[in-house]
Amino acid sequence: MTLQSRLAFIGGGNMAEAIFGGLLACGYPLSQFVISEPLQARCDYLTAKYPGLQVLSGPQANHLAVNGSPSVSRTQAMITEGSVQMNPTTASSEFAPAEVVILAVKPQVLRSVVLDLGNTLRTRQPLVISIAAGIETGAIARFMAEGTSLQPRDLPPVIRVMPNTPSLVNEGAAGLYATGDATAEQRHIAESLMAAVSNQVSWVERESLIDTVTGISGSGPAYFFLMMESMEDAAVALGMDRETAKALTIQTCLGAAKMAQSSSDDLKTLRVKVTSPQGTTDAAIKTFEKGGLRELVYQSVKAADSRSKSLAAELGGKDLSTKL
Ligand SMILES: O=C(O)[C@@H]1CCC=N1
Repeated sequence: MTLQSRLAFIGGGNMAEAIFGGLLACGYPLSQFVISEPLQARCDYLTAKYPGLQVLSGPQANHLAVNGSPSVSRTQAMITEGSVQMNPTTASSEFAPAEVVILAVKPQVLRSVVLDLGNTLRTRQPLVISIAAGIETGAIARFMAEGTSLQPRDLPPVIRVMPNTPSLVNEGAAGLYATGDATAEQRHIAESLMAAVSNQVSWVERESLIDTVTGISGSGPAYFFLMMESMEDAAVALGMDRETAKALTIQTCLGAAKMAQSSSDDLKTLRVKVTSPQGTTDAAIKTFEKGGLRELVYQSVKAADSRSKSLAAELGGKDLSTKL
């Protein structure tokens, strides 16, 4: 990614912080970011943690983040009128229009955010990257064009990405999908953003597979937390103290993941190698199999994948132009 690109984050929550935090750690300069965040407490947190970061709040903050700062006097006037609040440590600084806009908001508010920003995005034509679950690229384009007769080719390209929360510790796994009009440079920018906080970055060819990415790696950390909770509880029920049970469980999970990552064996072979015939692991695995663990996992991942699709339908986030 060129270090000249200016990035505007619409939404300054955990995922946004993971991404820009990762980019900062890679040497991307703080001055290249602007964050628009509606919650004052979150703005205060970001401002305190990243001195000098441009954090905007207020009704015009999203537009300002994309458009760049107007002249200082106009900015001051907007501040005085209460239409935008800027990070007081940088309130007088100038910042250029964004070349990349990262929509880092919940799917429930994505539509209203993009409808509001439509004219600004159409005028500025930044690369638009969405991290919202479910909402399809065609729907985001539709929101951008609402009220106009513009065609998709007149709109900025949209790239959908699905990061996951281990990005917060630079161990993310992310999936990406780009529409055909995205250039190689734009794909490279999106990939670099994800790679800054992810060890695994995978492009998918069909947009529906982003729902499957959501079902496996987007939601997946919670599946492993549930498994770890269950193992910890089981050991406690058998008489172990919780602290020891937790520590052994977490290290076992980490060790298994590292083995799986570094070994040339496939996952089944790794499992079989732990499992002595008629031994302790065999007893546990047979119990899992008897309980239908594989089918349960399949149904669970499928439920997340389906929920990603139904979320889009509920929130007006389906692409209506290309599908029956
Ligand atoms: O649960 C969710 O809806 C989001 C998407 C992936 C992870 N969290």
